[in-house]
Amino acid sequence: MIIEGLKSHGSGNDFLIIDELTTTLTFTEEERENFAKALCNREKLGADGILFVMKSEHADCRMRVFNADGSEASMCGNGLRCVARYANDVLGLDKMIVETMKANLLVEKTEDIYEGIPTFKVEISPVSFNVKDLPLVLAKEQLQNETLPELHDTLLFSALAVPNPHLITLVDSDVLQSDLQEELSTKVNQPNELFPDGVNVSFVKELEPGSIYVRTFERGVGFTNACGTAMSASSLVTCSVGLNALESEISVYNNGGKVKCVVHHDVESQTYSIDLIGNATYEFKVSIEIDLDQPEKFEMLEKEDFELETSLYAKLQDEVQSYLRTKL
Ligand SMILES: N[C@@H](CCC[C@H](N)C(=O)O)C(=O)O
Repeated sequence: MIIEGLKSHGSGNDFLIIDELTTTLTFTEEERENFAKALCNREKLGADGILFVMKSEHADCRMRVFNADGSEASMCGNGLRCVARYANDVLGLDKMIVETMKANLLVEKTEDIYEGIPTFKVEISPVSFNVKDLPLVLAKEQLQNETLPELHDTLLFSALAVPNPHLITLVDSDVLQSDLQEELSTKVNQPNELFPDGVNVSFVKELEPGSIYVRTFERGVGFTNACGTAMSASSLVTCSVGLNALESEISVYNNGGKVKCVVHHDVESQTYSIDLIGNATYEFKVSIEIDLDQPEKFEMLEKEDFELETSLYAKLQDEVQSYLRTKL
C-alpha cells in the first residue's frame, strides 16, 4: 500500500504524521506498532514517534502516539502541537479539542514564538502526583523533591503523571555533563521493580529566573532533542520547589529549541494544568510504499521539503544554542 506521511517536529522532537482523518486509511494495533518500529528507524526515514491523526466521536479529532520502539504513549506534548497544526490546516479551526488516550485537550493557534514559526498552545492535563498513576511502586503516596535511595543517594526526585509518567530532578552543570542521566534512565526503562512501565527521565537546570533547561531520556525512544510533556512537568516541579511562579511564563530551553510553559493551579479542585507553547514545524511530505507484512522493507517514493520553514527554524535553533553555550 501507499501512505502519505508528513514529517514534522516540535523543538526537534520529530514525528511522522499519518492521516486517518481525511483519508480512508485504518490499521490494526499490530500494524501501528510495526509501522512505528520500521518508520522511526533512523537508518531509513527516522523519527522519535508516529502520530496517527484520526476521527473522534467526542472531539474535533483524535491523536494516538507510538514511540519508536512500537509502544503506545498516553500523551505527547510536542506531538500534540504538530497534530494541532495539521488539524488546523485540514479542518480550518484555530481552536480545537483533540481526543488523546486519557483526556480531551484544548489546542489553539497562537502568536509566533519566533518570526515566521507556526506556533501552537496545547493543554497538558490531567496532572497527578499519585505514584500509582505513573506507576511507581513505592510505599508512599507521592515522591516530591525527595531522594529515591533505590536509584540514587543524593539526587532529589519528583514523580508525576501528565498523564504519561515523568521522573524529574534538578541538577547542576557537573551532573548534567556526567553519564548519570543515561545510567539511571537505562535502569528504570528496562525490567525493574520501581517503574514497571518505564518512565521518562528529565534532568533540569535553572538558567536564570524564569528560564530552565530540560534534557529528557524518553521511555520507548532514548535521549530526544526535547519532550513536551517533560518540559511541562518540569515547569510544574520548578514552581513546586519555589524556583518559578505559577501563572507566569517560563522559558524552557532544550537541545532542539525553546518553548514557553505556564503552570495553572485551580485552588478549588486542587488540580494543575500546564500550557505548552511552541513551534509546530513541517519538514517534508513523503509517499511511502509499505507492505503490511514486511513494513521494515518500506520504500520512500517521493519527498517534498518545506525549505522555508526549516530554514526559519534553524535561526531560532542557532540563537538558542548560542545562549545555552553561555549557560550550561
Ligand atoms: N515526546 C513526547 C512524549 C512521547 C511519549 C513518551 N516517550 C512516553 O512513552 O511517555 C512529548 O513531547 O511529550
